[in-house]
Parts: sequence; structure tokens; C-alpha cells
Amino acid sequence: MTLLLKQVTKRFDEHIAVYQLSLEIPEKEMFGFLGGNGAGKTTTFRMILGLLDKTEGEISWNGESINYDKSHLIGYLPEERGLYPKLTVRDQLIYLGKLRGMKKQEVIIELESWLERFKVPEYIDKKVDELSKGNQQKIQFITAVIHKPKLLILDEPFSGLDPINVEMLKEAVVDLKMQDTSIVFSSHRMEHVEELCEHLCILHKGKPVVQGSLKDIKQTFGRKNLVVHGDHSFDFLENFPGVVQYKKIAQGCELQIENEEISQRIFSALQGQGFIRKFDLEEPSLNDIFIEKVGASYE
Ligand SMILES: Nc1ncnc2c1ncn2[C@@H]1O[C@H](COP(=O)(O)OP(=O)(O)OP(=O)(O)O)[C@@H](O)[C@H]1O
Repeated sequence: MTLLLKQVTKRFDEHIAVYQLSLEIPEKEMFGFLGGNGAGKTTTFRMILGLLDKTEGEISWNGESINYDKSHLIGYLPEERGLYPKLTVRDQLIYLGKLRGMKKQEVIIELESWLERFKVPEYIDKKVDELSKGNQQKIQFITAVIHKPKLLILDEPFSGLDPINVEMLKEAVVDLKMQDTSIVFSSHRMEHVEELCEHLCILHKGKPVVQGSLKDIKQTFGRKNLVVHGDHSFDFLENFPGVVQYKKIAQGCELQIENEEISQRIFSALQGQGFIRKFDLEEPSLNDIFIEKVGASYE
């Protein structure tokens, strides 16, 4: 089931939060939605989920308008987490699971298996406000996935988690994808999107500035990173034609260059200048691309 956004705009009075956004989110894939603060990610999610009316445009799933009565098809981890603090994890999940058409016993089986997986089986009888923020987030994640949705929308799923829990959640998300769940997630963390997503969109002030497959985005960006390690000074490369950025490091330097050809010229210029231990041409990182496209306004 492909999720399609066509020329979607959202205005809050005079303020345009999302402007003519068109996106195709392939089924059974993980799609990364990037953007600085206030770029329009959450607003877009809320429109997809029917929590906010769009001002203009169309949103469809598998060629049809999304039927919000069939809430069991969609799972949502909101940015502002919202669990009932005084309910136990068990009661919370039973309540939310039933809202999505699950039977109590089904909920318990799924919940126990998720808590086991997240290595916190003892939390089942704890009240939410007895849990740390990171652990509350795991519970919130379980509420988003317990009913096995076909489309899963995760708004900043990894924020506030320690590295071990980030890995645990990442693995869970990858497994859900393997089980054919279509997943869209927003993040400020480029490396997470780079690691997990085949396709992505970078929003800036409500407009897409980059979108497509990660591979194509990197290829068409043109610029490359070049890492050179060696014993002599590489300072002359700072003003070398085609070098966009120069960074001195202990072992040598790291450069951003305009294109692959510049690396050949640098290679020639380094001949006879001493021992080179490393000369590596690398794809730009998503972080490089983000900074270039979104620039100084990113917080
Ligand atoms: N209910 C609202 N009323 C008025 N303006 C709003 C409302 N919701 C969002 N906005 C504005 O719309 C813009 C997009 O906000 P949104 O929350 O979608 O950004 P975001 O990309 O999710 O940001 P962040 O990464 O900081 O969470 C912002 O300028 C925000 O102030």
C-alpha cells in the first residue's frame, strides 16, 4: 500500500506550515522524514492521520482516501508522548488495544512478548509514572505497534533514549519492516535515517528541499568527501581549486570536494610529497547534505 501525498498544504491563519508537499511513500519500506525545528514534519503526520485538516491537497493510501475508522491499520507514536500516568502498563495497553479492536487476551500475549523483548517484563504491573522517561517511551512504542498496524508513523522515536535502548528500538523497527509494515519516521538524527531508510524527504520551512532514494540523493549531490592521512603538511589543499571545505586532523586532513575529478588532481598534486597512508574518497553523509540544503537555519 503506497501512501501518497499530492500538493498538500497546511495553513494556520497566515502561517504556512506545509506547502504543496507531494510525496510517495513506498509500501513495506522505511521512509525518513527530516527537517529542522518547525519544518512541518509533525503537521504532515497529523494530516496523514486525520488529526488535522489539510488546507489543500490530497492524501491517499493504496489509491483511496484513508479510512480513519479503520484505526487498526495505522499506528502512531506521537512526538508529545501521551500515556495515562496513573494506569498500570497492563491496563493502559488493554484499554488502547481494545480501542483498536483487540481482545484482552491478545493484548496480554503481545504485551508480554514486547516487554520481554525490551527486557522489562516486570513493568507490566507498574504504573506509568513509576517508569523513567526512556522506559515510558518503550511503552508508548508498544502502544503504537501492539495491534500490528500496516502503516506505522513514528515521530522522533529515538529521542531521549540511551544508546542501548536506541539499538533495541531500531532492531524492533527493522523487524516490523521485515514483517511488511510500512514505516515513516521523523528524526533530527541523520545517522538513524541513513542507516534505516531507503527513501527520504528533507523538509525546510514546509517545503521539500531534497527527496528520493538515499542512493540517488547521494549520487546527485555531487560533492564527495576525501580523507587523506600522511606525514607531511596538507595545508596547501585548503586553497586547492575544487576544495569546498578543509579540515585539519591529527593524521592529515578531511576535505569536501566538488566532484570525483578533483580527487584525481589532488592525488597527482600529492605525488612525490611524502608518504600517504590513506587516500579515501567517500560518499557525502546525509548530515553534509542536510547542512548544505537546510543550512544555517537548522537548530
Ligand atoms: N496548531 C498550530 N497552530 C499554529 N501554528 C502551528 C500549529 N502547529 C504547528 N504550527 C506551526 O507550524 C510549523 C511546523 O510545525 P511542526 O510542529 O509541524 O514542525 P516539526 O517539523 O515537527 O518541528 P520539530 O522538529 O521542532 O518538532 C511551525 O512553524 C509551528 O509553529
